[in-house]
Formats: sequence, structure tokens, C-alpha cells
Amino acid sequence: MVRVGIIGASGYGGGELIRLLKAHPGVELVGFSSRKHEGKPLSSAWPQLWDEGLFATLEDVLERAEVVFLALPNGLAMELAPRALKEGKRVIDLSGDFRLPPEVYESWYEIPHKSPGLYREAVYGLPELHREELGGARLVANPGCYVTATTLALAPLAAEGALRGAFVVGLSGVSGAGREGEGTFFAEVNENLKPYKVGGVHRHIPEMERNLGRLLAQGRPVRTHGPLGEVRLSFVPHLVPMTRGILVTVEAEVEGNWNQKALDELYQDFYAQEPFVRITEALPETKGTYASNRVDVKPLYEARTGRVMVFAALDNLVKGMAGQAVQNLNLMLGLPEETALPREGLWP
Ligand SMILES: NC(=O)C1=CN([C@@H]2O[C@H](COP(=O)(O)OP(=O)(O)OC[C@H]3O[C@@H](n4cnc5c(N)ncnc54)[C@H](OP(=O)(O)O)[C@@H]3O)[C@@H](O)[C@H]2O)C=CC1
Ligand SMILES: CC(=O)N[C@@H](CCC(=O)OP(=O)(O)O)C(=O)O
Repeated sequence: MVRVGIIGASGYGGGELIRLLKAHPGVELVGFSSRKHEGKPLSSAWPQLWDEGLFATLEDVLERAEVVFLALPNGLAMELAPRALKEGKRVIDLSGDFRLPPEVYESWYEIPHKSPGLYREAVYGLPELHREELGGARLVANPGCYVTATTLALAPLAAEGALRGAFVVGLSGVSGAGREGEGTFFAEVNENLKPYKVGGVHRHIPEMERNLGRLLAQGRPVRTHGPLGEVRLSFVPHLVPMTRGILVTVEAEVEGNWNQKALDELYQDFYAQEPFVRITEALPETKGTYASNRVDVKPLYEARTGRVMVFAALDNLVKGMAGQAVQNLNLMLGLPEETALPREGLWP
């Protein structure tokens, strides 16, 4: 059994990690921290849990665990990860701190990076593309939720060398903003639908462009610190009055002549061996992936305009965050990748 700890365990990512890891046969959950709930039982933050285990201090969790999940706001992992690694722990960071080169991170996140040298040690935690690298990783940068959906939607076209750009419309449930997310009061979210962080300012843009640029330059498998090609995209996120779920509707700017058969063959072939990516006949919908680690993807050729579109749906707290982090843990530990990860969702 591997001793695993969660730092930031009273947030949505931490809560989902607890749900998944409690059912993991190869993991012993040895600690979970929260400043607000320190010393109190898990159930004080998570009414759905019948578990009187107590929230510990960050120090205690670091002390006890062999592998730590950092489920903290951006700007904190960059201080904690170096310490954990120095103490021989392995780290899976759910924040954006190690997803981008430090100078890119600083300009988009507007946070000075305190461990710029550590970026070269980080492996990007998208198993469908980085599986080979993840085996020996000591530090994993878990992707953003919109980024996971968009990257997997466009990866086959990028790996084919056909992708030049995209227009991405993203729709997210409110849990995407975190348990204390700004602008998420019920009275203002309910019966409302709004775009936000538009005009090329959302910090997921460089992450999406780099993921696809790596594929364009390297094909699959890609290496985190390998060469990049040029992919430019527009991204328009929207807040949707629902708890969980990400849907992306993408128009891909592609080279070459396409039709539906060619798209279907490309996508079916690219994801044929993937346990958590399903190419659907029907259009993806978020509730179909609810509480599962699956991504549903559908490429569509619109004959009347010649446009190539792709739709993808996932649960932002599972494949968009905690489920993906557990998938990465499985690969890091050499365990079967699907361990403790549901492929089927809840309905309704
Ligand atoms: N929500 C989503 O869909 C996704 C989120 N992410 C990223 O994952 C990370 C976690 O997100 P999420 O779980 O939603 O966030 P939440 O806001 O829900 O939880 C944050 C956690 O961090 C703890 N925390 C906050 N500030 C500090 C601090 N200064 N020192 C120590 N602990 C602190 C909080 O507990 P306490 O204050 O009690 O210590 C809480 O446990 C974030 O970086 C987010 O950007 C990535 C993909 C998807
Ligand atoms: C609804 C909502 O606010 N969603 C968040 C996505 C959060 C996320 O994916 O976290 P990272 O910051 O770690 O990438 C946003 O748009 O910023």
C-alpha cells in the first residue's frame, strides 16, 4: 500500500480525491489537511462521508505521506512541492503552478514563480498523450478542466499535422470555480448564463496552445519538454447554472480536405486503446459523464460550410481534476491505469 496524503482536502478537488482514493485498493490515505477544519472529522467538511478521520495539519500530512496531492489555489504548490520532493515525496499538483514555463505562467497567472527551476522536473499529467513519461515522474502537473476537454477534442487533428488553430466555446458548471469561487452565489448564477474572461485573457489559452503545439511538432507520444509547433486559438468560457460538467464546442481550423468518414476513422483510431475516451455517435452531453472519469468526444464535418467541429464533455471534478490525478498516480506507481476510476457516470 502506498501512503497518500491530500493537502487542501476541504475543497472540491480534495473532496473528490477522498471519494476516489477511499476506494483505491493500493492506497492508504494517511492524511488530509485543511486550515478551517483542522482537528475536526472529515464529515465536518463532507456531509456525504461517514468517516470520523480527523483533518490534520499540512505538516502532519507531509510527514506521513509518500505521495502528496496538492489541491490548493494557484501560487501555493510552487512553495510546497520543492520541500516535499526534497523530503523524498512524490507530488501531484492540481493547480497551474507547473503546467507552463515559469515566464509564461507569470504573465498569464500574474503570480511571481518561486520555484522556476522546478518546471523542468514536472511531467504534464494528461495520460492519453504523456503516458510513457508519467511512469517515473516525481512531480506531475495536473491539467486544467477546460484544457483537458479541448486538448482531447483536438489532439487527433494536431497529431495528424492538420491543426492550425481553433475557436473554442467552453461551458462549465459552477464547481469549476472552487468551493469558495468568486461570483458563484446561487441568486446570481441560477437562471443565468454568461461568458467570462473573454478576449484572449483566460489562463487556459497558453496551456491549450502548448498541448496542441507539442502534438503538432512531435506526434504521439509527446514529451512535456519537447519541441512545440504553432497553434493559435480563441477561447470563450461560460458559467452555466449547474454543479458539475464541462462541454466544449470547437471549430477547428484545419489543413487538407475532410469529410465525416475521414474524421470518424481518425478519431476512432487515435483513441482506440484509451480507457477513458469514448468517440460517440450521439452528441456529447455533460450529464452522461457525471461523476465518471470518461470524456465523450464527437467530431463533426459540416458539409454545407466545410467546417470541422468537435464536441467534448467531461466532469470537471473527475477527468477535469481529481480523477485525472488518480489516473496519473496509477501510472506513476505502475498500477493498472483504470484502478479506482469509474468509466460510467450517474444518471439523472
Ligand atoms: N474546480 C475545478 O473544477 C478545477 C480546479 N482546478 C485547480 O485545482 C486546485 C484546487 O481547486 P478546488 O479544489 O476547486 O479549490 P477549492 O477552493 O475548492 O479548495 C481549496 C483548498 O485549499 C485550501 N486552502 C486555500 N488556501 C490555502 C492556503 N493559503 N494554505 C493552505 N491551504 C489553503 C482550502 O482549505 P482551507 O482554507 O481550510 O485550508 C481548500 O481545502 C486549484 O488550483 C484549481 O485552480 C483544476 C482543475 C479543475
Ligand atoms: C467556472 C470556473 O471559474 N472555472 C475556472 C477553471 C478552473 C480550473 O480549471 O483550474 P485551474 O485554474 O487550475 O486551471 C476558470 O475558468 O478559471
